[in-house]
Amino acid sequence: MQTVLTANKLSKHYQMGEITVKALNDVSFEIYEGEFVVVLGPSGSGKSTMLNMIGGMDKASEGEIYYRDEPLHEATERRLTWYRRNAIGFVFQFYNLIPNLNTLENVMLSTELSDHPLDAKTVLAEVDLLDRADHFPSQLSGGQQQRVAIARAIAKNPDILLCDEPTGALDFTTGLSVLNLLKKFNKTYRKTVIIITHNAGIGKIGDRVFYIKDGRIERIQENEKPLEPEEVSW
Ligand SMILES: Nc1ncnc2c1ncn2[C@@H]1O[C@H](COP(=O)(O)OP(=O)(O)OP(=O)(O)O)[C@@H](O)[C@H]1O
Repeated sequence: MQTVLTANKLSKHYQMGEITVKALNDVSFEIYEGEFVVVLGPSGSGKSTMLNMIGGMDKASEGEIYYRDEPLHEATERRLTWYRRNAIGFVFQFYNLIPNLNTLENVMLSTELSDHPLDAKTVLAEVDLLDRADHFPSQLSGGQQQRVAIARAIAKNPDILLCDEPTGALDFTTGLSVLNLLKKFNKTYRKTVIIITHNAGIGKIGDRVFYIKDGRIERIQENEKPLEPEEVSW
């Protein structure tokens, strides 16, 4: 299996006066092509810090992180911009759609940034929102807005879909439909999906679960038979 991300003794420290906060502390892992990984941890455990490292939004204090063979810890800002635009599709808890652009335009905005995008309308059809192409975000439900956000992330045709609490603002049933979509993307395109969450129920659908606590990976659990979203509850 090809490795898409490798972290070696990755640390992020914040100096708060006399105190050093070790937000991420000597974390090592590999994430593979086509894998569905859930990073699970309580509030303050270091999830956002890890997301920022994986997403190329912040640099480590110590250690190494590679995207394939490329050392992100040594990358120039220009190269990190390329990485964020092309390699990673981001899905956040609060959809971050542009309010004065319609559904199709929101998706096309991201395809215009990427070197090798998918067709925006094809992707909208896949998230079952082609009939809402000319609706503005305010005319869509929360679940529909999250599906647009997922379409926007997928349309860039990234290697990795990085999702921060993607169901956090949604009711249970709508959350399930979003997880189904992420599973579908993972299976159809064989792309890596990483979900960062405090929701233990979501762990059951991952190929592997990274349990993080106090800035460390406490354990990694392999699910021999990952469940379908319909089979889990929270
Ligand atoms: N910019 C910062 N300056 C100082 N300390 C920080 C900073 N960012 C995060 N921390 C600290 O690092 C630790 C990990 O924070 P992080 O935001 O990564 O946790 P989290 O698991 O994402 O939490 P939550 O689920 O509540 O968002 C916490 O103790 C936090 O207070």
